[in-house]
Amino acid sequence: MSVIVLIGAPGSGKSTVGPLLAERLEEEFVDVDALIEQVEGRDIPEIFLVEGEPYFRQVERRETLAAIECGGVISLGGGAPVDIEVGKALDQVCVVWLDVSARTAADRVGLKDTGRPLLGSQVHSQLVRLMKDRRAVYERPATIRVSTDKLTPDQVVEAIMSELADLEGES
Ligand SMILES: Nc1ncnc2c1ncn2[C@@H]1O[C@H](COP(=O)(O)OP(=O)(O)OP(=O)(O)O)[C@@H](O)[C@H]1O
Ligand SMILES: O=C(O)C1=C[C@@H](O)[C@@H](O)[C@H](O)C1
Ligand SMILES: [Mg+2]
Repeated sequence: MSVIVLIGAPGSGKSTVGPLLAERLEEEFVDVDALIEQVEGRDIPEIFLVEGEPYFRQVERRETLAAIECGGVISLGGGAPVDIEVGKALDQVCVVWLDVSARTAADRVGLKDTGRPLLGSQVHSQLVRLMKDRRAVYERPATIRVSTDKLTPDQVVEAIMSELADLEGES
């Protein structure tokens, strides 16, 4: 089984593109945000609210490392690659960075977001700040980068498949 990890900012399309890519590759799919909600029995906003961000990050690290160990196509939470241990694990696998502008990401997640505690109600300005802070964190481990602003989810999958074929050809 191969391991392909999707990373990128909130609204970059990790949860949307992941299952489509897994289907094309005939691999299992895991969305780590969904996995955390399943393991915790509550949604992410509630975990942030009740337990705080450090607790969420601890659970996120554990579940992310376990998912990468299991393999398949894995969509990470937007902040997961910031963690040092996760960053080291990403160096060992194929990482696809879904790049997106703050404008497009804000349009995608909606002006008033409900399910993304870090964005609050100032979605666009928070995304600008977050992307500035994290750009290097996404760029560093990326094997493949796809600019998703002008692509539909299916076109993003095609772009990834084409890059994977190029990499296969090189090896
Ligand atoms: N390439 C795309 N073109 C247009 N809309 C898209 C595209 N990718 C995703 N979307 C839409 O944008 C919204 C956010 O996408 P998604 O939930 O997949 O992002 P995410 O990267 O998983 O975000 P998060 O880190 O918050 O989980 C969804 O409504 C989805 O349908
Ligand atoms: O960008 C982030 O830090 C986050 C993104 C989401 O995927 C969730 O993992 C959570 O809301 C935190
Ligand atoms: Mg998601």
